[in-house]
Amino acid sequence: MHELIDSTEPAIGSLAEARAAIDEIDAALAVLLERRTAIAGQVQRLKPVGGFAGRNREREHEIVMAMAAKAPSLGPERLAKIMNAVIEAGLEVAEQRRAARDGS
Ligand SMILES: C=C(O[C@@H]1C=C(C(=O)O)C=C[C@H]1O)C(=O)O
Repeated sequence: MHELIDSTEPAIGSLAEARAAIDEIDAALAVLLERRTAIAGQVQRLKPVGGFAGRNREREHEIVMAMAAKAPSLGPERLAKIMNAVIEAGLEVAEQRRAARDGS
């Protein structure tokens, strides 16, 4: 994982090499997204009001700003779009699971 988050990219000599590097990063992102979804789902069960109804835009803004400090090329506006999709996907999964549990 260290080489995946090291911003000093090694020289990439070919398209195949570049795509292999992207595939490796996307595989790591998928694992992290799966983990994030699981934890965000647990948060929904801990909150008095979970799911979309308990959405907390202030917390989401804090997440985006913290990420923007680490990803300056993307910046807050693009990260907000990315994280909005990630957060909504997590809330959808949590709501689906709750419906399956409640049998509704
Ligand atoms: C996980 C939470 O619930 C929602 C989902 C969030 C997320 O996926 O990061 C952030 C804020 C809330 O809209 C939370 O309140 O912390």
